[in-house]
Amino acid sequence: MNLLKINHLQKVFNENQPNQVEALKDISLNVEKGDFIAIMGESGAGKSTLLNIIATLEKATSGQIVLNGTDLMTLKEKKRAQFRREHLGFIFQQFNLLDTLTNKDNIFLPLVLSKVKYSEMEKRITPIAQQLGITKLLDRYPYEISGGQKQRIAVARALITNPELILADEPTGALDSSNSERLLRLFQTINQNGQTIMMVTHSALAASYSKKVIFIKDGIVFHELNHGQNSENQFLSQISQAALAIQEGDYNDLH
Ligand SMILES: Nc1ncnc2c1ncn2[C@@H]1O[C@H](COP(=O)(O)OP(=O)(O)OP(=O)(O)O)[C@@H](O)[C@H]1O
Repeated sequence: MNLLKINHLQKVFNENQPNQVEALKDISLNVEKGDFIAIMGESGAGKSTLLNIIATLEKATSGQIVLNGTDLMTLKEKKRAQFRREHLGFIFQQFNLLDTLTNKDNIFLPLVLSKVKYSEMEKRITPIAQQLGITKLLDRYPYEISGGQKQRIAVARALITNPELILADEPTGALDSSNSERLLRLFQTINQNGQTIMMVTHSALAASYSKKVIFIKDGIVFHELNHGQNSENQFLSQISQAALAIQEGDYNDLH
């Protein structure tokens, strides 16, 4: 089932000014429910711009973007925050937890903003905390736990609203290799349970945990790789080779 449809998306910053930048030229993309997509590309390729448009934090200049029937191009300013809270989950490189709230209250925050009853919040958090191994951390504060633990709290905060789509921007960027692996395995489990995930990453290793890798270059979808029947090692080697070929402008091996 199609979840997100992007057609000929273009984003121009500072239009008609001397410092005009065409961050996205022409992006078309279909995301199916249950996908786990990694978005790769060199610095400045347009990855964050694409993620921010899907997140309704930026508006595209032209094109079409529809998430589960909602046309994001016509979504009114006032409705955007609510839409974001109810339909999307976010995971960031720097966790973005509030140190003044306990971990549990950080996780509850999107539900508090949506005025969900406390009893419902408690009901929802129990299985999520168990799955993520954070039950014992809930009454502590973010400054009292490690980076890997903070990111699992952030995953719980993203999951608690049952979002249609999770958007993760460099989620392993601040983690060491063992915490990165643990997080990416969690992403796989969550994805196997039906959660759709889009993840921007610079890391070929992180991308190899996904089902599909999309390479963005110069504002277009330049190349795609599917995990398919490949082992994780085979997929990792394909991703690394493609990333290198794109970086070096050597496209003969790509198609
Ligand atoms: N608010 C903005 N105003 C003007 N130009 C911008 C703005 N945001 C991004 N850009 C430009 O758009 C292009 C794409 O940027 P974007 O941040 O999407 O790239 P990226 O692929 O996420 O890069 P990185 O991997 O370094 O985060 C770049 O040339 C960037 O300088």
